[in-house]
Amino acid sequence: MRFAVIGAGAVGSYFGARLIDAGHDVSFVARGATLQALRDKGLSIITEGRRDTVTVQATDDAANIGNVDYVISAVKATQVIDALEPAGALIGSDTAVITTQNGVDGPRLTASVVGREHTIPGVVKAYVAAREPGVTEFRGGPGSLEVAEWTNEPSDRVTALRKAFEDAGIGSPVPRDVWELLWAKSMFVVPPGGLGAITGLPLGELLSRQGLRRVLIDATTEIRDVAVARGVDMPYGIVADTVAFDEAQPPSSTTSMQRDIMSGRPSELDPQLGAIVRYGREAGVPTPLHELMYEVLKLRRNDAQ
Ligand SMILES: NC(=O)C1=CN([C@@H]2O[C@H](COP(=O)(O)OP(=O)(O)OC[C@H]3O[C@@H](n4cnc5c(N)ncnc54)[C@H](OP(=O)(O)O)[C@@H]3O)[C@@H](O)[C@H]2O)C=CC1
Ligand SMILES: CC(C)(CO)C(=O)C(=O)O
Repeated sequence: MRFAVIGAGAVGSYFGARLIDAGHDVSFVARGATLQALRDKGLSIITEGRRDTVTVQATDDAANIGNVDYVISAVKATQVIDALEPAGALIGSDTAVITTQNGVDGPRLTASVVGREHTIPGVVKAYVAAREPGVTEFRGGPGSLEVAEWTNEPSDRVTALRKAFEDAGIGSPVPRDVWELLWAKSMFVVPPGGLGAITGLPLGELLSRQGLRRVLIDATTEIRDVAVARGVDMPYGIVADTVAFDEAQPPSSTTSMQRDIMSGRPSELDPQLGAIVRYGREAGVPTPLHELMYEVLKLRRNDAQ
């Protein structure tokens, strides 16, 4: 199969490398120091201290790649539109673009550029981090990419994609409902990211301090309530299940948004926390904890408008 991966950061590098190992034709759209590193040294994935390096095809111009079967859009949610707009050369009549972004807006942003018929919502479950240009570390988790059509209907292209993923060692179970999965991932990642960025604490500390634990659970409930008000079929017990899942993570866990904010890098604050506040307002569901975290963290990045 022909794949293009837009964004050779943590997620794009990890999945791209696995697909190359499985024999697929994978090209990366990258830029700047990352593009240079891919060309000079190839792509390295570090897993439990072992470093595997592959030679990759990389360009900053999608026209050099042309139409592919699947595009994996592995940029941050804030970068989706700018990255997809110049990538039209990748998209043929049958091309599907797979989203990987945390937050609930990746598919909507993607569809606004390529159209809903070309968009396959996806959810990544993995801890991966870009260590330096061209070098990514897999830190654990299932390493999965769950996908479904926008309507959750079965389709040949999704079945073929799941098989390609599974054959490449990328878990891709069939979700009951990909929107439930996206909102559930937000319940897992957004409250600890926001609270963790404000306090500087990892997940284990947030859970072990009774006051912060209550705030974390209440913020997780806010997201569930917004999802339900938007008509997403969230399973009974999802808040308790999310907290149990939080508890099963290594206590030192932090989220990528939290690490970005704490290091002063551009972050997904708007698509993660801001989106919950916006969707809550639209649905008439109060989200006071998200509103507070969002406003405080906006001040942190000196962007209080
Ligand atoms: N890291 C993780 O463990 C997980 C991340 N996610 C989600 O996956 C998404 C990607 O995250 P992650 O991989 O960590 O992010 P990274 O910042 O590591 O990777 C994004 C990459 O995209 C590149 N990029 C951005 N815009 C363009 C462009 N226009 N053309 C070419 N390349 C571009 C960036 O390059 P540059 O450096 O030049 O900006 C960077 O290399 C996020 O939404 C995140 O929330 C989901 C689950 C787990
Ligand atoms: C699951 C988790 C927390 C793994 O890094 C994540 O999605 C993120 O950091 O963005």
